[in-house]
Amino acid sequence: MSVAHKVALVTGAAQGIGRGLSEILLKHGAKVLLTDVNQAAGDKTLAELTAKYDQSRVAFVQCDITKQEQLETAFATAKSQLGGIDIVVNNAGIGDEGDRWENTVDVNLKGTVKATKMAIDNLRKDRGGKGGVIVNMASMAGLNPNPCGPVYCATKAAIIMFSQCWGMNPDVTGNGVRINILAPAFVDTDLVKQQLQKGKDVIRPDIAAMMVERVGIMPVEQVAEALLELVTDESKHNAVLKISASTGKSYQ
Ligand SMILES: NC(=O)C1=CN([C@@H]2O[C@H](COP(=O)(O)OP(=O)(O)OC[C@H]3O[C@@H](n4cnc5c(N)ncnc54)[C@H](O)[C@@H]3O)[C@@H](O)[C@H]2O)C=CC1
Ligand SMILES: CCC(=O)/C=C/C=C\C[C@@H](O)/C=C/C=C/C=C\[C@@H](O)CCCC(=O)O
Repeated sequence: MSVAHKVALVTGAAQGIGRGLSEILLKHGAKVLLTDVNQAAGDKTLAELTAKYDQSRVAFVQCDITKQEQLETAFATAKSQLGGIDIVVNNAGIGDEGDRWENTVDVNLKGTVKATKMAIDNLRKDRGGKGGVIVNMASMAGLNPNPCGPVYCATKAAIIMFSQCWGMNPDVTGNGVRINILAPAFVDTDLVKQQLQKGKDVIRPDIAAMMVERVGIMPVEQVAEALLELVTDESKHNAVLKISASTGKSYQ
């Protein structure tokens, strides 16, 4: 499947991995609705991307994935402003541990659940959708436990399980919808540079530093290429694509 002329909705698209995923989709001819809780960052990224790509192919709408009504507005905007929805990338996520661990459950788990369910309802052909593909952002931390982010790891493991359960549902597979999971290790974004490596909201920052040292940090572009593989290869369904600076790309 080519992404050219397809419409993608990306959450957490204002920076980091989400911005990289949005840009590779634009580079390959897709139309992209950028969504993010951060209005200012979203506006800035929109201005930068419209300077590089046809402004009719990219838009931004503020959306906190924990808010059902904001998700509904985002999906409606993709349809009204960009002409439909073919690809949904549930990328938004945070890594609060310690006293703020419930934020991480709200965003990473509950927000991704809300957005996935809405994506399925909008894509499935028996409900007026065109079919399409959903890619949920998990992490290698959802496959391999570590002592630095027990809640974060749990939310990422839950995203994998939740996504694959829906991927087994005939209402999904029988109505033209594919669901895949992306599971990166460390990526060069604020979540790593401004949080993990600064030991903010991390349990045992010393161990986190050793993990980063051992595993390495990859550029956003490497994750974006992996996303393209999950979106364009129509044989990929319920796949978990792992990607790490030290061990490269492999399927779970
Ligand atoms: N950076 C890394 O090493 C890895 C990151 N991931 C995952 O990739 C995703 C993106 O992470 P990064 O780009 O590194 O982080 P980041 O912190 O650089 O960007 C996250 C984006 O999500 C947005 N966001 C946060 N809460 C939101 C909410 N409630 N609703 C909508 N948007 C929200 C932020 O405003 C920000 O623009 C996350 O799900 C993260 O767990 C997975 C594996 C590795
Ligand atoms: C405190 C919250 C938290 O955990 C913050 C995480 C920050 C970065 C994002 C996270 O998703 C990255 C996880 C990376 C895991 C990497 C290592 C191992 O689980 C497997 C490495 C495989 C290999 O040896 O290459």
